[in-house]
Amino acid sequence: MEVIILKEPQQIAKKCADIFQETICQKHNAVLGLATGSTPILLYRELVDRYQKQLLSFENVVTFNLDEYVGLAPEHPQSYSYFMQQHLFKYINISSKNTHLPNGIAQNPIRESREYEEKIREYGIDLQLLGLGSNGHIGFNEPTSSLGSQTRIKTLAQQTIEDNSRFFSADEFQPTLAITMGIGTIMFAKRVVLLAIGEKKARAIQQAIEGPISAWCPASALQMHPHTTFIIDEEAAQFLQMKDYYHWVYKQQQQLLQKLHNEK
Ligand SMILES: N[C@@H]1[C@@H](O)[C@H](O)[C@@H](COP(=O)(O)O)O[C@@H]1O
Repeated sequence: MEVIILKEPQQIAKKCADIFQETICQKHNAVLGLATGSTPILLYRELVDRYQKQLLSFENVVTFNLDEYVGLAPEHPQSYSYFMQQHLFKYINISSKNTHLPNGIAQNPIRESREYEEKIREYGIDLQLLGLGSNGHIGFNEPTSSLGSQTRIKTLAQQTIEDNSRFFSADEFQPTLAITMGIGTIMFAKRVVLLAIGEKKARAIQQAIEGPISAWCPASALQMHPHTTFIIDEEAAQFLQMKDYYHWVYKQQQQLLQKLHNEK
């Protein structure tokens, strides 16, 4: 498990974009797992920028999003499908047939969840992006979610409904159910990158990285993942007991990479 603590959200976006670029350039048909929420917005801007500078092409890229609200159609402004269009897809050369999100208005959401899971297992995700709920959730896997869970319908925790209420106006319907990849689905990805910014995430970050592996903090399951990178800011890192060590390890790695680069 790698923990990278950076000062500015912009640095976090760039560091994460480097990992995306590496994945996309290394594999012809890279499969990306994408996330929503406010945290990845700067990353998406950075990816669009790199696409416009012709450093990146999404022509052969396939994407799967983590989750979608039950009851919201793709064209609903609060749906995650709409979010992805507005923040990424409409600016890059990705084919709509290659972008996948659960259908929030599927007639049979149970079947929809099962088929979504099957498709993910068939493709295999090369790089999964995650944000973090203030209660430690990933996707919409709320505390007490099974650590082996697959894509299914979840009821949102009160904390999550409150946290996300800022995106909805007072008289607007705010869903309390979502279709989300499970924790087991996320763990199936070859590589995972989790981003967290701000003090609101500090407790959850400490639990996820240094706490016991527990369904009380779904993100703590990542301690079992063979290739996970946390990229977080100083505020989110404030309760980490091993913070100085993580800084030191990262510095050593950077120096080693620089040395290898110079020797090329
Ligand atoms: N389902 C999403 C999560 O995938 C996301 O990580 C979380 C945090 O959002 P934000 O980045 O806005 O704090 O919000 C939602 O609950």
